[in-house]
Amino acid sequence: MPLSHMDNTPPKFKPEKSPYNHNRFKWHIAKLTFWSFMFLGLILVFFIQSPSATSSSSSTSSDLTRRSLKTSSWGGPVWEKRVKSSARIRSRNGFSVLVTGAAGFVGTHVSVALKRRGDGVLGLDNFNDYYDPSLKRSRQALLERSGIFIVEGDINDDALLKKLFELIPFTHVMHLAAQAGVRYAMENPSSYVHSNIAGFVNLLEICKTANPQPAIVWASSSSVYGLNTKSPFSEKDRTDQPASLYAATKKAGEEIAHTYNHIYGLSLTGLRFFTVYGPWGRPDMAYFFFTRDILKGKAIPIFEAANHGTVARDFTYIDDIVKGCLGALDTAEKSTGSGGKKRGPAQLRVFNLGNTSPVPVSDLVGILERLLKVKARRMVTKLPRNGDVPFTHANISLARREFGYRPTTDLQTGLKKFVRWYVSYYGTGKKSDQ
Ligand SMILES: O=C(O)[C@H]1O[C@H](OP(=O)(O)OP(=O)(O)OC[C@H]2O[C@@H](n3ccc(=O)[nH]c3=O)[C@H](O)[C@@H]2O)[C@H](O)[C@@H](O)[C@@H]1O
Repeated sequence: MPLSHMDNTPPKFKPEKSPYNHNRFKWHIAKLTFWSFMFLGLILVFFIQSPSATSSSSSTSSDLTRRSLKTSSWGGPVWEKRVKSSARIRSRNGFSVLVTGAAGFVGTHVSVALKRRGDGVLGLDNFNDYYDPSLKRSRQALLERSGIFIVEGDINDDALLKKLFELIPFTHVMHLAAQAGVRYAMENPSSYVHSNIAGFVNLLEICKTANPQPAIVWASSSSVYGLNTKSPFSEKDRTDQPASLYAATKKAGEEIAHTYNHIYGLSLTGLRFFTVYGPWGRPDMAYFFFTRDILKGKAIPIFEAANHGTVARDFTYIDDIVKGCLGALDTAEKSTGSGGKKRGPAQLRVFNLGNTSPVPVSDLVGILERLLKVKARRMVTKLPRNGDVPFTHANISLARREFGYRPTTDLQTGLKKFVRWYVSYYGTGKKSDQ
């Protein structure tokens, strides 16, 4: 119809009944159905391909829901290749070691030392933000350069742990993942229960059913001595008076270790570390943030005990701790169980790894002042009642006898190495560094 002959009244709606229109309607329905199926199919494919869904065939639906909330991703052929390559043993009689907390301070150093001597090393770390995660990422980059892959995940993720043990028959687990720090336990108590108790139990549950069962060496803490006043601290001394929740969770770990050793034949060695310090250290520790704050000209709180008593620590240098960890791994006997059942008695040990010479915190500050060539703004404060103990002092004769542990680095020498690293990593904060 030509445009000029149209009137302005709106056309009345008439149902269209022609066969042509009927076919068009059917065609639309078919198209709609087709695209709906395509859309649903895509969602299904995406779900099946997602790492959390492929990671374990035995996962329960609640596992899937829980893990799908996680941000870390794992699984797939490329990931598996990296896992296997990192864990490959390169020396005769070498170990294959799962290092939990590999992006942590001690974890990084131990991983490098193991790899260097030809052991297969696979890291596991959840990269949490208890302290600056960028430092953990830098440590990760360091490990990558040595051929060590860190799987990103939590020790509470049982499906992930199962998968790792399916891929690699680990001979050893070096368990260093933990919520560290004595004072932070008052701020965030549940994080200590989550990592140091629930996470440890989850790891042991997986280890007990693994075939072969690995031998486990793990980080306990000097803080388990708590209010003990007998000095130096010996492994035989009482450890039933923890002064912080942190210490209580580490002590709980020692009791849990006893149970898994007793019921399942897992070989377990706990190492009581004494205030470990050194390059790539933890920014929440006093020697580390004192260095930062002295350089910034910020006042530093130096704790003193009752009646102006000295607060002292048996500061232990990281290289000595690494030697202790390797000694413990090398003398760890095999676990005796299989298929989740104990087949005979297994080794259960606890060792102090300290330096055997406590240093007052005020002396630590003096050393830092000399190394940094900056006078500290000291602010002497009463020891807060939040878990700190006045002193620690290790008796290390047991570790010396068992695996020749002999610390060789005094605080002055160790702090010199730490300060050199600190300045190269962060600069001094002076204008010339910026
Ligand atoms: O040996 C251990 O088992 C523990 O060692 C350290 O705990 P801590 O010895 O308290 O280490 P720092 O927090 O670095 O404190 C070192 C010393 O400095 C003192 N301090 C700390 C903080 C502060 O502001 N001022 C201060 O004088 C503390 O009282 C302590 O005597 C670690 O943080 C724990 O994770 C570890 O388990």
